[in-house]
Amino acid sequence: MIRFENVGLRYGMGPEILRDISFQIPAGSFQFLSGPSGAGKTTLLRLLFLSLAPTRGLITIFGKDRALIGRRELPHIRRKIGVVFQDFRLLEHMTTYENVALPLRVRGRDEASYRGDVTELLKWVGLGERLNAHPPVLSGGEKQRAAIARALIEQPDILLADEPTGNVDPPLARRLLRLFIELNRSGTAVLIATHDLNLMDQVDARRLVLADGRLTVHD
Ligand SMILES: Nc1ncnc2c1ncn2[C@@H]1O[C@H](COP(=O)(O)OP(=O)(O)OP(=O)(O)O)[C@@H](O)[C@H]1O
Repeated sequence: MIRFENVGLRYGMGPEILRDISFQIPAGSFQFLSGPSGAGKTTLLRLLFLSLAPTRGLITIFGKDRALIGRRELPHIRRKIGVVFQDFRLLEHMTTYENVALPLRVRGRDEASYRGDVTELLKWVGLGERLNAHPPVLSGGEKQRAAIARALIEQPDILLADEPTGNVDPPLARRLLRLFIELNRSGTAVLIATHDLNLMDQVDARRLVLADGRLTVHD
């Protein structure tokens, strides 16, 4: 679904952060992305989510050359890619329910048409009792799960998660991993950026490892 061929990226006139990156996200795959802090994991996720353009190389996304995707088409393609950001990006003045429903509301959907889906998804991530809470009173793990629910509400083909277990204890990390596995079994491709070796050891999945700007693939 997404393919990188010899992709390079530099910020402004700075050094090349990513060099000759080639890999794919096949439909229905489950992969980890790891590498030391500062290696460029978040930058790679931003390329995948089309919030950055490569400075060289080719990115093909759902069969289209990324360089030929116009501004008007971007939101349509992004909708197929759910992202859980490291800092969650929840809106504090909205409840958990409203945060998760926001992408649908923005598209002009009528609340009656999605209320049941949002509630069900929040129950699935274990936040059935926290629908009306605002982010400032949620724990780190609850915010993480709200962010996961928001990333999934439009049923994306791919879920990208940046350090989803970075701020949670080991039992919750295992629970989140189970959610990702369940999601993957239902057909969604999952890519998790993480430092957490313990987490990676729990799943027999391909590992993409970034170091010194280059990516190696370990099957
Ligand atoms: N907007 C930016 N402008 C300039 N340099 C940037 C920008 N964003 C990131 N960088 C640099 O790019 C490099 C890779 O950063 P990135 O955040 O992608 O790494 P990371 O592997 O996700 O790190 P961590 O695991 O600590 O989150 C770092 O040297 C960082 O300073």
